[in-house]
Amino acid sequence: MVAPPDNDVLWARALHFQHNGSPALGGVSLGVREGEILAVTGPRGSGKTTLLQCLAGLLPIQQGEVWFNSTPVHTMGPLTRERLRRDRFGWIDPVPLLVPELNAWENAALPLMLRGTSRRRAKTAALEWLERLDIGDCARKRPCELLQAERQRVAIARAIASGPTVLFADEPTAPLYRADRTQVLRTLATAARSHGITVVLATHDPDTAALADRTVSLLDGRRVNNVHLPPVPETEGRAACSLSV
Ligand SMILES: Nc1ncnc2c1ncn2[C@@H]1O[C@H](COP(=O)(O)OP(=O)(O)OP(=O)(O)O)[C@@H](O)[C@H]1O
Repeated sequence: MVAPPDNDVLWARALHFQHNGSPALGGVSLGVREGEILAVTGPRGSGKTTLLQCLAGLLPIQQGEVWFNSTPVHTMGPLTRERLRRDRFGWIDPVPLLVPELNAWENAALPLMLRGTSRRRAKTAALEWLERLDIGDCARKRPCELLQAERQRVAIARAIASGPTVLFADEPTAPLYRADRTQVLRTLATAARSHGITVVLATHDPDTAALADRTVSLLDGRRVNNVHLPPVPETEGRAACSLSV
């Protein structure tokens, strides 16, 4: 087993994955550097979600290797992977999955409280992030009282309030109105950069990918070369790059 480079917070080698016999990843290798925002792009069904789920320890590794900070994830059992996800990773789904019985701030504070943070400190962090995402006035509302776009902002606040080492975001702005997407993504990117959070972002939207430092593109479960994204101002991230397979 070859250990990953020191400056990669996540590193995957020759990942293969099949869902009930149907192939989703066909030998993907990549490194994610500490603090970078990496976009994983590709058309529908190209394997983006499966790749993020393998990197985040949500799916067991069938073939290949995943390393987090020089620790092998591919040899971990389910409980160790669960602890890793709880303590070090954040996850944003394309559709907000909130606990219906809890209000917005309680939902956003949940991962911190699961880690043992006091209710008071967790509430302060949750409220701060709800404010930053412009839904501070929804803090006491239950999910059923919120619009889908507001629920997604709560889910984003929940993922980031716990200060994860790596934030996985699978089409995080899918339920948002187009006009809101840029603002929410900028908040997410600014927060990640100011807090040194590494972000792995799956998207098929070039505008979303343009906020990333680097892009990896998938097609039929494999990496492909030469992704060209539209130019954006330097302050918003670096837009285009060539890739090696
Ligand atoms: N639970 C599952 N059972 C069977 N096949 C699956 C399952 N999840 C994904 N697949 C298949 O694996 C392949 C990769 O899917 P995946 O969701 O990872 O791609 P994606 O790029 O994220 O697509 P999308 O943009 O539509 O979410 C597809 O062919 C998909 O149909």
